[in-house]
Amino acid sequence: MVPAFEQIMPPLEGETATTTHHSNAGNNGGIDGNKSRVTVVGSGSWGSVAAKLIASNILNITSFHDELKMWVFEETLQSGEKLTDAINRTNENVKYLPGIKLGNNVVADPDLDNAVKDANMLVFVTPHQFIDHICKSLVGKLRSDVEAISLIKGMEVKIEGPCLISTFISEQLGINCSVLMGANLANEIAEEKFSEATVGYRDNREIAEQWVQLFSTPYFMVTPVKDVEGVELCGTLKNVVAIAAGFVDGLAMGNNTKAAIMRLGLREMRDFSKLLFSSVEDNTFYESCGVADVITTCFGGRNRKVAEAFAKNGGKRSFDELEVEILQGQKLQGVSTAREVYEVLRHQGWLESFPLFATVHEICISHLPPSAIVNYSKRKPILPLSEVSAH
Ligand SMILES: NC(=O)C1=CN([C@@H]2O[C@H](COP(=O)(O)OP(=O)(O)OC[C@H]3O[C@@H](n4cnc5c(N)ncnc54)[C@H](O)[C@@H]3O)[C@@H](O)[C@H]2O)C=CC1
Ligand SMILES: O=C(CO)COP(=O)(O)O
Repeated sequence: MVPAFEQIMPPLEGETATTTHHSNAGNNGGIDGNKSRVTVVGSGSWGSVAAKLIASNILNITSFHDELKMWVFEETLQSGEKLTDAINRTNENVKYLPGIKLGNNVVADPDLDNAVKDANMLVFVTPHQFIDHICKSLVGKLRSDVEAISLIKGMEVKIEGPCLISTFISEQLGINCSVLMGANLANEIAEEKFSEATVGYRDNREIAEQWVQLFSTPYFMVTPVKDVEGVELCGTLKNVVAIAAGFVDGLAMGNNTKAAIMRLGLREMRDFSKLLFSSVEDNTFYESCGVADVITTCFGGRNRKVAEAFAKNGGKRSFDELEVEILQGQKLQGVSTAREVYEVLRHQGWLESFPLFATVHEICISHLPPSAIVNYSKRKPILPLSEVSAH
């Protein structure tokens, strides 16, 4: 096992966060044939911030082309203008991240094939429910030397069992895929408030360091960790814990209860991850992707906010309805992840060992009232991991 201090690489010097934007994007295509090109697939709030971070860095890395392409799921704004046109005209994502300049070297493109065709560094950052369709339409369209990273928090459940989004991308497209997860509320990083993140990688440290270099700024400190499954499962599962925290807030149960729910949730995150992948490291849960993301999402995230409204309404208004009303086009991941986790638990016979995860799903589908979030008397207490057998 690699000791924690050896896994941590300090933020790289010289990669400055900049709000000074060059205007030469795309002008040097002829002499830049061998330069790396980055495309961000997705343009929600986090996708737009990811584009801003990378766009500021590639201007200062000579091996990268200045231009960053960002694929936009096209929509027409209330004004009648296309979102892509509005982004390219104002240099802001006026719908998902208004008021934040992305960098003049960011070019929004609604044509997925065109956006990815020259890229050798691909950043996937869409809500997880759309990745299946996106991957299918990208088959055979990518360069042969593409490296990918997924910022997507969620999972796919296939007949064969659970599938991490990075694995799904790798399998569908035949490419290597790292992950970046962390305590990363997009709106705070957009305002350049200091945050940390974790890059999870499988074998190739050099690639991990390249991703660290592309994302790191003085206000965004990125640490590589050789535990891709652990890092990704942290980012995925904490959204279920955030739903639970939202129920607690909606019922005004107080801070001690919320702390208890967060602790139970973190423990179930660890036990579930280690049952699925024995390689998952305990230390990963102490990185930004683990405990820090649980904390920030349980206090400031969208999953918490919508779950709070659900509980306040006594479960009488559906999550779908509240999502549309509260998030205005942004997407929740926790409710569908709770369902996906539940399917795995039921299939594996692990339901009794994960009372928090199971209860969250049963509340979301109105089998239980929100107050059940603290009522585990009908379930067995959590078994120590050693007593839960992998099937
Ligand atoms: N927003 C945040 O603070 C953070 C989000 N994430 C993760 O990043 C991922 C992306 O989320 P956000 O950028 O927040 O998105 P968002 O929730 O802000 O926006 C929704 C996005 O989905 C797109 N969309 C809608 N219908 C679509 C379709 N049929 N096909 C493809 N795209 C469609 C919209 O155009 C928009 O870009 C999620 O997995 C989320 O968990 C991770 C860290 C922080
Ligand atoms: O993942 C996030 C912060 O790290 C964002 O969480 P929400 O989707 O709940 O806002």
